[in-house]
Amino acid sequence: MTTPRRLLHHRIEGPAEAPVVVLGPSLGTSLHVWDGIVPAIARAYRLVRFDLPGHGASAPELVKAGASVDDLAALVLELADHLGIGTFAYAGVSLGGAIGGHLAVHHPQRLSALALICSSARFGEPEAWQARAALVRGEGTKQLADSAHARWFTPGFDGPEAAELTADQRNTDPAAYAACCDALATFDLRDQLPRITAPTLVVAGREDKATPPPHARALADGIRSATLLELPGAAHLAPVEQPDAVAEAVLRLLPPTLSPGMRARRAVLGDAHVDRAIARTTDFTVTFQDFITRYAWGEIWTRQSLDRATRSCITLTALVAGGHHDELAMHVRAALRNGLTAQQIGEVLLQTAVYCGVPAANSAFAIAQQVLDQDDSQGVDT
Ligand SMILES: O=C(O)CCC(=O)CC(=O)O
Repeated sequence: MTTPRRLLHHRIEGPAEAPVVVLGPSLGTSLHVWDGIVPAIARAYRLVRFDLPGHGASAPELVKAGASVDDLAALVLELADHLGIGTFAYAGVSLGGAIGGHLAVHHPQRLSALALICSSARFGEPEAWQARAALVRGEGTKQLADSAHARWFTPGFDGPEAAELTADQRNTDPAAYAACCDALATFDLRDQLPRITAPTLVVAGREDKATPPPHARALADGIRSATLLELPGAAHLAPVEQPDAVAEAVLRLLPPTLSPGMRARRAVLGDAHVDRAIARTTDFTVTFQDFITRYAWGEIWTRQSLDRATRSCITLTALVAGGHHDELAMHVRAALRNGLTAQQIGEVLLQTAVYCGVPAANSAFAIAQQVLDQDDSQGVDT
């Protein structure tokens, strides 16, 4: 999928119905800064990771000289709005974290949780960022790329990730990189930290020279809802050097999710139906409810090789063949939710007349007609 130019370039991973976590990268890197922690988190959460303007594959024109963190946060909100995401958890490294802190202060209703990783409420004196912006505007990013390893990683760290991220720094658009330095120069969230109410995780790399641990302690001291994790064996890009520890801490922060089976069951049968089924559960039926959620929905309906509309065609046929009329009605509703039209459902039932017998199909048409009549008057979600 090509991202329209006005949006930040992004990548989406994880189950469609899962709660969303937006991941913001650091200055000079790309969305690959998250590669090490994505597999663990994308099992249960929908991840949206983006590139900063002029970094990775995001257009440099998205940011102008003199930009602020407010401008960058607006781009993130624009992306979330475009993707139809209302509330989301947010994790950011360094400048990516500054964007998260800004969102937590100014748009608290959008954030369910916040992870500030190797970040700060104020990234040192503005003059240093102004000087770096001037250097890059004049000479490009070569000098910064040459020193990137020493700024980002502990001396012994030599994985391929380090080379790839250093290449990201080299390929960053100089004007956009300098504009991001402008944003860091004016960023100061220190007085506003008490306004952050989202549950917050602050992570420090013990050997981080860019945002050393006292920056993380200041964040954790200023944010009432914060917990602090200081990681040995990590410098500025802790998610790259210590991906397991960072992933584990982020997972502890995130709101609990539904199991994959319950997510699929709710997506196909609808919340109202599943809520009713749960409310009717007794000590006698609880093991069966658990079994179908884990087995039918968690093991089969979640498989990727067939889409849900195709699975609905198969299920309808099987229910007609078995004469399971209550389940058939339920699965006609599910088929509509899975995107089959009334006409396509009619085609499936017509074919069952050949393979399951005309009387079975006759009953099925009557049952489906009742559901379609209700659906016309009540809508598919009722
Ligand atoms: O590349 C660096 O020197 C670190 C810059 C910084 O602290 C801001 C960031 O990484 O986003």
